[in-house]
Amino acid sequence: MKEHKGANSFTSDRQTVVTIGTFDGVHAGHRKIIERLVNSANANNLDSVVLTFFPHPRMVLQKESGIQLINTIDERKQLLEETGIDHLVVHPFTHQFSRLTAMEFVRDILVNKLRAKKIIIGYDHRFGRNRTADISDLKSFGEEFGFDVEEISQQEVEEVAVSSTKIRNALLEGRVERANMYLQHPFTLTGTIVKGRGIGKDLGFPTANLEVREEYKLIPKNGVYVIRSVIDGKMVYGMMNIGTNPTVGGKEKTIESFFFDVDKNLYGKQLQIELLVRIRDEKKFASVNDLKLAMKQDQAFSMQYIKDNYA
Ligand SMILES: Cc1cc2nc3c(=O)[nH]c(=O)nc-3n(C[C@H](O)[C@H](O)[C@H](O)COP(=O)(O)O)c2cc1C
Ligand SMILES: Nc1ncnc2c1ncn2[C@@H]1O[C@H](COP(=O)(O)OP(=O)(O)O)[C@@H](O)[C@H]1O
Repeated sequence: MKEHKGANSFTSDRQTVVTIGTFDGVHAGHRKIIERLVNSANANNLDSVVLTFFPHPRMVLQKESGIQLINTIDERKQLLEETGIDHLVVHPFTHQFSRLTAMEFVRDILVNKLRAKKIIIGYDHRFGRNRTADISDLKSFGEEFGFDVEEISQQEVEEVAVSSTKIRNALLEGRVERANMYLQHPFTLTGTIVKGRGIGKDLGFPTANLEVREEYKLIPKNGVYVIRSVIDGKMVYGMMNIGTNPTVGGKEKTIESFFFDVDKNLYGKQLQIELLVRIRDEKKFASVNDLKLAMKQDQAFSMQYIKDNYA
Protein backbone atom coordinates (compact mmCIF):
# COMPACT_ATOMS: atom_id res chain seq x y z
CA MET A 1 0.00 0.00 0.00
CA LYS A 2 1.21 3.46 -0.93
CA GLU A 3 0.32 6.24 1.44
CA HIS A 4 -0.31 9.73 0.06
CA LYS A 5 -0.41 12.79 2.26
CA GLY A 6 -3.32 14.37 0.42
CA ALA A 7 -4.87 14.12 -3.03
CA ASN A 8 -2.44 16.72 -4.42
CA SER A 9 0.53 14.39 -4.16
CA PHE A 10 -1.31 11.32 -5.49
CA THR A 11 0.23 9.38 -8.36
CA SER A 12 -0.70 6.05 -9.94
CA ASP A 13 0.15 4.14 -13.09
CA ARG A 14 -3.45 3.27 -13.83
CA GLN A 15 -6.88 4.80 -13.46
CA THR A 16 -8.56 3.97 -10.18
CA VAL A 17 -11.55 2.69 -8.22
CA VAL A 18 -12.15 4.97 -5.25
CA THR A 19 -14.12 4.75 -2.04
CA ILE A 20 -14.46 7.64 0.38
CA GLY A 21 -14.97 7.73 4.12
CA THR A 22 -13.67 8.08 7.66
CA PHE A 23 -13.60 4.32 8.22
CA ASP A 24 -13.28 4.77 11.98
CA GLY A 25 -12.69 1.31 13.43
CA VAL A 26 -12.23 -0.34 10.01
CA HIS A 27 -15.11 -2.56 11.11
CA ALA A 28 -17.02 -5.43 9.48
CA GLY A 29 -19.05 -3.06 7.27
CA HIS A 30 -15.99 -1.11 6.15
CA ARG A 31 -14.21 -4.37 5.37
CA LYS A 32 -17.04 -5.44 3.08
CA ILE A 33 -16.85 -2.20 1.10
CA ILE A 34 -13.07 -2.42 0.84
CA GLU A 35 -13.28 -6.03 -0.30
CA ARG A 36 -15.58 -4.92 -3.11
CA LEU A 37 -13.16 -2.12 -3.94
CA VAL A 38 -10.21 -4.47 -4.20
CA ASN A 39 -12.15 -7.07 -6.23
CA SER A 40 -13.44 -4.43 -8.62
CA ALA A 41 -9.96 -2.98 -9.09
CA ASN A 42 -8.54 -6.43 -9.89
CA ALA A 43 -11.35 -7.26 -12.30
CA ASN A 44 -11.02 -3.98 -14.21
CA ASN A 45 -7.24 -3.51 -14.18
CA LEU A 46 -7.49 -0.44 -12.01
CA ASP A 47 -5.74 0.65 -8.82
CA SER A 48 -7.78 0.61 -5.59
CA VAL A 49 -7.88 3.85 -3.59
CA VAL A 50 -9.30 4.65 -0.17
CA LEU A 51 -9.76 8.39 0.31
CA THR A 52 -10.00 9.29 3.97
CA PHE A 53 -9.79 12.57 5.86
CA PHE A 54 -7.80 13.68 8.84
CA PRO A 55 -8.52 15.50 11.11
CA HIS A 56 -12.08 14.19 11.25
CA PRO A 57 -14.49 16.80 9.81
CA ARG A 58 -16.08 17.26 13.23
CA MET A 59 -12.69 17.99 14.80
CA VAL A 60 -12.48 20.95 12.41
CA LEU A 61 -16.06 22.15 11.93
CA GLN A 62 -17.44 21.43 15.44
CA LYS A 63 -14.36 21.67 17.63
CA GLU A 64 -16.50 21.70 20.77
CA SER A 65 -18.12 18.36 19.89
CA GLY A 66 -15.18 16.54 21.57
CA ILE A 67 -15.51 13.69 19.13
CA GLN A 68 -13.97 10.42 20.23
CA LEU A 69 -12.66 8.00 17.64
CA ILE A 70 -12.15 4.25 17.84
CA ASN A 71 -8.79 4.57 16.07
CA THR A 72 -5.99 7.07 16.08
CA ILE A 73 -4.88 8.02 12.58
CA ASP A 74 -1.86 5.69 12.88
CA GLU A 75 -4.07 2.78 13.95
CA ARG A 76 -6.43 3.50 11.04
CA LYS A 77 -3.54 3.46 8.57
CA GLN A 78 -2.27 0.17 9.94
CA LEU A 79 -5.70 -1.50 9.73
CA LEU A 80 -6.30 -0.21 6.20
CA GLU A 81 -2.88 -1.42 5.12
CA GLU A 82 -3.87 -4.94 6.22
CA THR A 83 -6.87 -4.91 3.84
CA GLY A 84 -4.66 -5.04 0.75
CA ILE A 85 -5.61 -1.76 -0.97
CA ASP A 86 -3.15 -0.19 -3.43
CA HIS A 87 -3.39 3.42 -2.19
CA LEU A 88 -4.42 5.24 0.95
CA VAL A 89 -4.94 8.97 0.57
CA VAL A 90 -5.14 10.79 3.90
CA HIS A 91 -6.43 14.17 2.83
CA PRO A 92 -6.16 17.04 5.34
CA PHE A 93 -9.67 18.20 6.17
CA THR A 94 -9.51 21.98 6.55
CA HIS A 95 -12.06 24.81 6.54
CA GLN A 96 -10.95 25.67 3.04
CA PHE A 97 -11.44 22.09 1.88
CA SER A 98 -14.92 22.02 3.43
CA ARG A 99 -15.90 24.99 1.21
CA LEU A 100 -15.39 23.03 -2.04
CA THR A 101 -18.66 22.59 -3.91
CA ALA A 102 -19.70 19.05 -4.80
CA MET A 103 -18.75 19.70 -8.43
CA GLU A 104 -15.30 21.04 -7.52
CA PHE A 105 -14.67 18.09 -5.20
CA VAL A 106 -15.64 15.60 -7.89
CA ARG A 107 -13.81 17.31 -10.74
CA ASP A 108 -10.65 18.50 -8.99
CA ILE A 109 -10.09 15.75 -6.45
CA LEU A 110 -11.77 12.56 -7.63
CA VAL A 111 -11.31 12.93 -11.39
CA ASN A 112 -8.23 15.10 -11.90
CA LYS A 113 -6.14 14.11 -8.91
CA LEU A 114 -7.24 10.57 -8.05
CA ARG A 115 -7.97 9.49 -11.67
CA ALA A 116 -11.27 7.87 -10.70
CA LYS A 117 -12.85 5.54 -13.27
CA LYS A 118 -15.24 4.16 -10.72
CA ILE A 119 -16.55 5.20 -7.27
CA ILE A 120 -17.96 2.70 -4.79
CA ILE A 121 -20.08 4.41 -2.16
CA GLY A 122 -22.86 3.83 0.39
CA TYR A 123 -26.44 4.80 -0.54
CA ASP A 124 -26.53 7.57 2.10
CA HIS A 125 -23.17 9.21 1.35
CA ARG A 126 -23.32 13.03 1.15
CA PHE A 127 -20.52 15.32 0.08
CA GLY A 128 -19.49 18.81 -0.98
CA ARG A 129 -20.03 22.13 0.79
CA ASN A 130 -22.61 21.64 3.58
CA ARG A 131 -22.97 18.02 2.45
CA THR A 132 -25.59 19.07 -0.07
CA ALA A 133 -24.88 16.51 -2.79
CA ASP A 134 -26.03 12.89 -2.67
CA ILE A 135 -25.52 9.70 -4.62
CA SER A 136 -27.84 10.69 -7.48
CA ASP A 137 -25.78 13.87 -7.94
CA LEU A 138 -22.66 11.75 -7.97
CA LYS A 139 -24.17 9.58 -10.71
CA SER A 140 -24.87 12.67 -12.85
CA PHE A 141 -21.30 13.86 -12.33
CA GLY A 142 -20.21 10.39 -13.40
CA GLU A 143 -21.95 10.82 -16.74
CA GLU A 144 -20.38 14.24 -17.18
CA PHE A 145 -16.84 13.25 -16.19
CA GLY A 146 -16.76 9.63 -17.34
CA PHE A 147 -16.79 7.43 -14.24
CA ASP A 148 -19.16 4.73 -12.95
CA VAL A 149 -20.83 4.78 -9.57
CA GLU A 150 -21.46 1.53 -7.71
CA GLU A 151 -23.92 1.99 -4.89
CA ILE A 152 -23.95 -0.05 -1.71
CA SER A 153 -27.64 -0.36 -0.99
CA GLN A 154 -29.41 0.30 2.29
CA GLN A 155 -30.22 -3.40 2.51
CA GLU A 156 -26.56 -4.36 2.18
CA VAL A 157 -25.58 -1.83 4.84
CA GLU A 158 -28.32 -3.04 7.20
CA GLU A 159 -27.40 -6.68 6.68
CA VAL A 160 -24.04 -6.04 8.29
CA ALA A 161 -25.82 -4.23 11.16
CA VAL A 162 -22.61 -2.56 12.28
CA SER A 163 -21.75 1.09 12.61
CA SER A 164 -18.93 3.11 14.15
CA THR A 165 -21.51 4.68 16.49
CA LYS A 166 -22.65 1.28 17.75
CA ILE A 167 -19.04 0.31 18.41
CA ARG A 168 -18.28 3.59 20.21
CA ASN A 169 -21.33 3.07 22.42
CA ALA A 170 -20.38 -0.53 23.19
CA LEU A 171 -16.88 0.61 24.23
CA LEU A 172 -18.24 3.45 26.39
CA GLU A 173 -20.43 0.84 28.12
CA GLY A 174 -17.44 -1.46 28.58
CA ARG A 175 -18.81 -4.15 26.27
CA VAL A 176 -15.54 -4.83 24.47
CA GLU A 177 -16.41 -8.38 23.43
CA ARG A 178 -19.35 -6.99 21.47
CA ALA A 179 -17.22 -4.17 20.04
CA ASN A 180 -14.55 -6.67 19.01
CA MET A 181 -17.15 -8.81 17.26
CA TYR A 182 -18.31 -5.78 15.24
CA LEU A 183 -14.73 -4.77 14.53
CA GLN A 184 -13.65 -8.30 13.59
CA HIS A 185 -10.44 -7.58 15.51
CA PRO A 186 -9.73 -6.53 19.10
CA PHE A 187 -10.06 -2.89 20.12
CA THR A 188 -6.59 -1.46 20.75
CA LEU A 189 -5.00 1.24 22.87
CA THR A 190 -1.63 2.51 21.62
CA GLY A 191 0.83 4.67 23.53
CA THR A 192 4.00 5.00 25.56
CA ILE A 193 4.77 3.50 28.97
CA VAL A 194 5.40 6.30 31.46
CA LYS A 195 6.22 6.51 35.16
CA GLY A 196 3.37 6.27 37.64
CA ARG A 197 3.39 6.71 41.38
CA GLY A 198 5.41 3.56 42.06
CA ILE A 199 2.69 1.94 44.16
CA GLY A 200 2.24 -1.09 41.92
CA LYS A 201 5.50 -2.80 42.80
CA ASP A 202 4.67 -2.59 46.52
CA LEU A 203 1.32 -4.22 45.82
CA GLY A 204 3.08 -7.12 44.12
CA PHE A 205 1.56 -6.04 40.81
CA PRO A 206 3.84 -3.63 38.95
CA THR A 207 1.68 -1.82 36.42
CA ALA A 208 2.85 -0.27 33.19
CA ASN A 209 1.10 3.10 32.77
CA LEU A 210 0.05 3.74 29.19
CA GLU A 211 0.00 7.33 27.98
CA VAL A 212 -2.23 7.84 24.95
CA ARG A 213 -1.11 11.01 23.19
CA GLU A 214 -4.14 11.56 20.92
CA GLU A 215 -6.76 13.47 22.90
CA TYR A 216 -9.47 12.36 20.44
CA LYS A 217 -8.94 8.64 21.10
CA LEU A 218 -11.91 6.94 22.74
CA ILE A 219 -11.02 5.34 26.08
CA PRO A 220 -13.47 2.59 27.11
CA LYS A 221 -15.48 2.68 30.34
CA ASN A 222 -13.47 2.61 33.56
CA GLY A 223 -12.94 -0.89 34.89
CA VAL A 224 -10.74 -3.96 34.76
CA TYR A 225 -10.05 -5.77 31.47
CA VAL A 226 -8.23 -8.86 30.21
CA ILE A 227 -5.59 -7.73 27.71
CA ARG A 228 -2.98 -8.91 25.25
CA SER A 229 0.07 -7.24 23.73
CA VAL A 230 3.32 -7.97 21.97
CA ILE A 231 6.43 -7.05 23.97
CA ASP A 232 9.82 -7.45 22.29
CA GLY A 233 8.26 -9.71 19.67
CA LYS A 234 6.54 -12.00 22.15
CA MET A 235 2.77 -12.27 22.70
CA VAL A 236 1.90 -11.63 26.34
CA TYR A 237 -1.37 -11.53 28.27
CA GLY A 238 -2.33 -9.50 31.30
CA MET A 239 -4.96 -7.36 32.99
CA MET A 240 -5.61 -3.65 32.80
CA ASN A 241 -7.30 -1.11 35.02
CA ILE A 242 -8.76 2.04 33.50
CA GLY A 243 -9.68 4.51 36.23
CA THR A 244 -8.62 6.80 39.02
CA ASN A 245 -7.30 4.26 41.58
CA PRO A 246 -9.65 5.45 44.35
CA THR A 247 -8.29 2.93 46.88
CA VAL A 248 -4.90 4.60 46.94
CA GLY A 249 -6.31 8.11 46.72
CA GLY A 250 -5.74 8.66 43.02
CA LYS A 251 -7.40 11.48 41.07
CA GLU A 252 -6.09 11.39 37.51
CA LYS A 253 -7.46 8.81 35.11
CA THR A 254 -4.80 6.24 34.28
CA ILE A 255 -4.51 3.16 32.07
CA GLU A 256 -2.41 0.58 33.91
CA SER A 257 -1.48 -2.94 32.90
CA PHE A 258 0.03 -5.85 34.74
CA PHE A 259 1.45 -8.42 32.33
CA PHE A 260 1.65 -12.09 33.29
CA ASP A 261 5.06 -13.76 33.12
CA VAL A 262 6.86 -10.52 32.35
CA ASP A 263 9.64 -9.03 34.43
CA LYS A 264 11.04 -6.15 32.43
CA ASN A 265 11.59 -2.47 32.61
CA LEU A 266 8.98 -1.14 30.18
CA TYR A 267 9.47 2.62 30.65
CA GLY A 268 9.60 4.48 27.36
CA LYS A 269 8.32 1.54 25.32
CA GLN A 270 5.64 1.97 22.65
CA LEU A 271 2.91 -0.61 23.22
CA GLN A 272 -0.22 -1.65 21.37
CA ILE A 273 -2.56 -3.26 23.88
CA GLU A 274 -5.63 -5.24 22.82
CA LEU A 275 -8.64 -5.32 25.14
CA LEU A 276 -10.35 -8.72 25.17
CA VAL A 277 -13.09 -8.64 27.83
CA ARG A 278 -14.16 -6.52 30.79
CA ILE A 279 -14.02 -8.20 34.19
CA ARG A 280 -15.55 -5.71 36.63
CA ASP A 281 -16.00 -2.08 37.68
CA GLU A 282 -13.18 -0.24 39.38
CA LYS A 283 -13.90 -0.06 43.13
CA LYS A 284 -12.77 1.85 46.18
CA PHE A 285 -11.68 -0.92 48.53
CA ALA A 286 -11.60 -0.54 52.32
CA SER A 287 -7.90 -1.39 52.40
CA VAL A 288 -4.94 -1.96 50.13
CA ASN A 289 -5.04 -5.59 51.21
CA ASP A 290 -8.59 -5.96 49.90
CA LEU A 291 -7.42 -4.44 46.62
CA LYS A 292 -4.61 -6.99 46.45
CA LEU A 293 -7.06 -9.84 47.01
CA ALA A 294 -9.31 -8.48 44.25
CA MET A 295 -6.34 -8.27 41.88
CA LYS A 296 -5.48 -11.90 42.61
CA GLN A 297 -9.05 -12.83 41.70
CA ASP A 298 -8.80 -10.72 38.55
CA GLN A 299 -5.67 -12.62 37.62
CA ALA A 300 -7.32 -16.01 38.20
CA PHE A 301 -10.29 -14.95 36.09
CA SER A 302 -8.03 -13.65 33.32
CA MET A 303 -5.92 -16.82 33.19
CA GLN A 304 -9.05 -18.95 32.88
CA TYR A 305 -10.48 -16.69 30.19
CA ILE A 306 -7.25 -16.82 28.21
CA LYS A 307 -7.07 -20.61 28.57
CA ASP A 308 -10.68 -21.00 27.37
CA ASN A 309 -10.41 -18.59 24.45
CA TYR A 310 -6.81 -18.31 23.32
CA ALA A 311 -4.91 -21.44 24.37
C1 LIG B 1 -6.02 -5.54 37.28
C2 LIG B 1 -6.03 -4.31 38.12
C3 LIG B 1 -7.18 -3.98 38.84
C4 LIG B 1 -7.23 -2.84 39.62
N1 LIG B 1 -8.38 -2.54 40.29
C5 LIG B 1 -8.43 -1.44 41.06
C6 LIG B 1 -9.64 -1.10 41.75
O1 LIG B 1 -10.69 -1.74 41.65
N2 LIG B 1 -9.63 -0.01 42.57
C7 LIG B 1 -8.49 0.77 42.69
O2 LIG B 1 -8.54 1.73 43.45
N3 LIG B 1 -7.37 0.51 42.00
C8 LIG B 1 -7.31 -0.58 41.20
N4 LIG B 1 -6.13 -0.86 40.53
C9 LIG B 1 -4.96 0.08 40.61
C10 LIG B 1 -4.20 -0.01 41.90
O3 LIG B 1 -4.93 0.82 42.74
C11 LIG B 1 -2.78 0.53 41.91
O4 LIG B 1 -2.90 1.84 42.27
C12 LIG B 1 -2.01 0.71 40.69
O5 LIG B 1 -1.91 -0.51 40.02
C13 LIG B 1 -0.61 1.24 41.04
O6 LIG B 1 -0.22 2.12 40.05
P1 LIG B 1 1.12 2.95 40.01
O7 LIG B 1 2.11 2.30 40.86
O8 LIG B 1 1.47 2.92 38.56
O9 LIG B 1 0.76 4.34 40.45
C14 LIG B 1 -6.08 -1.99 39.73
C15 LIG B 1 -4.93 -2.32 38.98
C16 LIG B 1 -4.89 -3.43 38.19
C17 LIG B 1 -3.66 -3.74 37.40
N1 LIG C 1 4.84 -7.87 34.72
C1 LIG C 1 4.91 -6.55 34.59
N2 LIG C 1 3.83 -5.85 34.17
C2 LIG C 1 3.90 -4.50 34.07
N3 LIG C 1 5.01 -3.77 34.36
C3 LIG C 1 6.13 -4.42 34.78
C4 LIG C 1 6.12 -5.82 34.91
N4 LIG C 1 7.34 -6.20 35.36
C5 LIG C 1 8.07 -5.08 35.50
N5 LIG C 1 7.37 -3.99 35.14
C6 LIG C 1 7.91 -2.61 35.20
O1 LIG C 1 7.42 -2.00 36.39
C7 LIG C 1 6.85 -0.71 36.13
C8 LIG C 1 5.68 -0.46 37.03
O2 LIG C 1 6.03 -0.46 38.39
P1 LIG C 1 5.18 0.40 39.38
O3 LIG C 1 5.67 0.15 40.77
O4 LIG C 1 3.72 0.15 39.14
O5 LIG C 1 5.64 1.83 39.01
P2 LIG C 1 4.94 3.03 38.24
O6 LIG C 1 4.02 3.62 39.20
O7 LIG C 1 6.07 3.94 37.83
O8 LIG C 1 4.23 2.46 37.02
C9 LIG C 1 6.42 -0.81 34.67
O9 LIG C 1 6.35 0.42 34.01
C10 LIG C 1 7.50 -1.72 34.07
O10 LIG C 1 8.60 -0.93 33.69
